[in-house]
Amino acid sequence: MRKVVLVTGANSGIGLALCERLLTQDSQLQLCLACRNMHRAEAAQHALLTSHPEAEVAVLNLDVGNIHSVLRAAQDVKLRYNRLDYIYLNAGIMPNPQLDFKAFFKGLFSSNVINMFATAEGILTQKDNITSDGLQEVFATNLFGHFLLVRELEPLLCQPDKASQVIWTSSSNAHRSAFSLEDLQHQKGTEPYSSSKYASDLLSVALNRKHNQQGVYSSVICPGLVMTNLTYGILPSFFWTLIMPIMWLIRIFTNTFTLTPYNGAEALFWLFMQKPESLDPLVKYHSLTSGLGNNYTQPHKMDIDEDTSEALYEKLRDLEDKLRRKLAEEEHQNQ
Ligand SMILES: NC(=O)C1=CN([C@@H]2O[C@H](COP(=O)(O)OP(=O)(O)OC[C@H]3O[C@@H](n4cnc5c(N)ncnc54)[C@H](OP(=O)(O)O)[C@@H]3O)[C@@H](O)[C@H]2O)C=CC1
Ligand SMILES: CC(C)CCC[C@@H](C)[C@H]1CC[C@H]2C3=C(CC[C@]12C)[C@@]1(C)CCC(=O)[C@@H](C)[C@@H]1CC3
Repeated sequence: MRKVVLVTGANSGIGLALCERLLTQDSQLQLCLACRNMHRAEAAQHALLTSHPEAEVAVLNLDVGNIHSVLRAAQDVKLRYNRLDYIYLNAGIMPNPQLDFKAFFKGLFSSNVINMFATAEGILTQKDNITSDGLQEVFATNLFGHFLLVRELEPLLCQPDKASQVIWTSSSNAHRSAFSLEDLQHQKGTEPYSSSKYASDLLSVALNRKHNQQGVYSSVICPGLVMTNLTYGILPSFFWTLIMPIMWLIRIFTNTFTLTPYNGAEALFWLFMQKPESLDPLVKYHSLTSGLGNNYTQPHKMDIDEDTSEALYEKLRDLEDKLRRKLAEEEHQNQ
């Protein structure tokens, strides 16, 4: 039977590289590119079909940061497919990133330098926006929209005869210290990206507890530091051009500098080939590239408390109910 794979944020960077790798591995896939910008989605579809003319590649309009769009897209998926084997929750944003140069240079001469290059801990902040649904944009995009999508697609994921995989593109920038159950959307802090990624790690653990018995397995990965639109947004482009040779030099000694989207997609691709029952729900799978350029995947235990993951799940369910009620009232008023 042909596998059905849906990838969010598939039109660029790691998502697009993953699609290319999946089709190279299995040209019989039914691949669905879920993107907010149809122009870019069609360009990605065209590129994939040029290298894999026999493949089935569809596009789906999905803005994960917009509740209406998520509900509409999920409805569309249910009409098109009768099951889902893999759902890659990859779309993500880091708006208005600010690099703290003082902390960066201090870190360069500290014993924490390797950790700093691998996780950007303590050197990166963002300024968040509010969505039309009234949510914090990073939370809505990186976490909540994906949560709602999984909830809506449960009937396709929970199939009696075959296990399915939910795979989150998380980050080693996910820090427990940036996350708080009392400020789920990270309205008060300056590290919404880190908070949203830590929340996706927690949510993955909760999804496993809820759905393993129904054959749904959730995992999280970190792609390492990859040069994509997301990272290019952190510093001015001339700066990146200047430091690129240094980045490739650092790559020789730092396996977390995967740098290319192809390398960054390694753990996502590796998970595609694993038996989901054999995966550890409490580890994050890291894409790594050796000094000689060889890619591999390594599991790292996550800093997760299972009660917090349950509490997060319940809070997201409450928020979902609240937003659904609001939508129903708005529809009622418009009639
Ligand atoms: N690059 C890196 O070093 C790292 C990246 N990651 C994660 O990897 C994932 C992919 O990012 P990356 O490839 O680096 O960056 P890109 O910016 O290249 O890709 C992000 C993708 O997400 C899409 N996207 C953003 N917002 C939405 C939305 N509201 N609805 C639908 N799609 C959306 C983008 O679409 P559009 O083109 O329309 O903007 C784009 O296709 C992200 O989750 C990121 O956090 C994690 C660790 C490191
Ligand atoms: C001279 C240098 C090589 C200067 C580079 C400094 C910084 C711009 C990078 C150092 C660590 C990087 C990093 C990320 C972004 C760019 C840096 C801060 C990420 C936060 C990108 C997104 C992620 O999810 C993380 C895994 C990355 C961690 C490391």
